[in-house]
Amino acid sequence: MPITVCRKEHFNAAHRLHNPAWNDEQNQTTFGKCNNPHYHGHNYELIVRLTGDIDPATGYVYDMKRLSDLIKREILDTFDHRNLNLDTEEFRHLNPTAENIAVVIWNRLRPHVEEHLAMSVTLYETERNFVEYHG
Ligand SMILES: Nc1nc2c(c(=O)[nH]1)N=C([C@H](O)[C@H](O)COP(=O)(O)OP(=O)(O)OP(=O)(O)O)CN2
Ligand SMILES: [Zn+2]
Repeated sequence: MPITVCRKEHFNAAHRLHNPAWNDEQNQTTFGKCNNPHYHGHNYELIVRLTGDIDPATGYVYDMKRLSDLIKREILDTFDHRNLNLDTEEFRHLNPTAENIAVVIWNRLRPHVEEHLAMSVTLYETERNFVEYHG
C-alpha cells in the first residue's frame, strides 16, 4: 500500500521576472511589480513528497533525515540567499517563475532518489501562490 513521506524546507531568494526578447512595456505589462529591474525577494516554502511502499525492515518509505540532507545539499546550498537571475547557472537564461523553479528543483533531486519512488515538488512563492510538479 503506497504512502507518502513529505519534507518541508524553506529558502529566501531574490529574482526578477523578465523576458529579454520583449521591450520594457511588454515586460511591465506581463510581469508587473515582479519585473522590477532592482529585483525583489520571496520566502519560498518547498515541500518534497516521496511515495512508495513501506520497507518492512525499517518501517520507512524513505529516511526523512536522508531527504533533508539531500534537499539541503542539492537545493538550499544552491539557491538560499541567492539572486536567482544573477547567482545561479539554472536561471541565467531561464525566467525564475515559480513553475520554472519547481521544475529545476525536481530535476536536481530526481537522479538522487530511487526510481521506484514517485516524487513531487510543491513550491510556495507567497502564502497564496504555489505550484506543484510531479515530473
Ligand atoms: N504563473 C505565475 N504567475 C505569477 C508568478 C509565477 O511565478 N507564476 N509570480 C508572480 C510574482 O512573482 C509573485 O508570486 C506575486 O506576488 P504577489 O502578487 O505579491 O502575491 P501575493 O500572494 O503576495 O499577494 P496577493 O495580493 O494575495 O496576490 C506573479 N504571478
Ligand atoms: Zn517575485
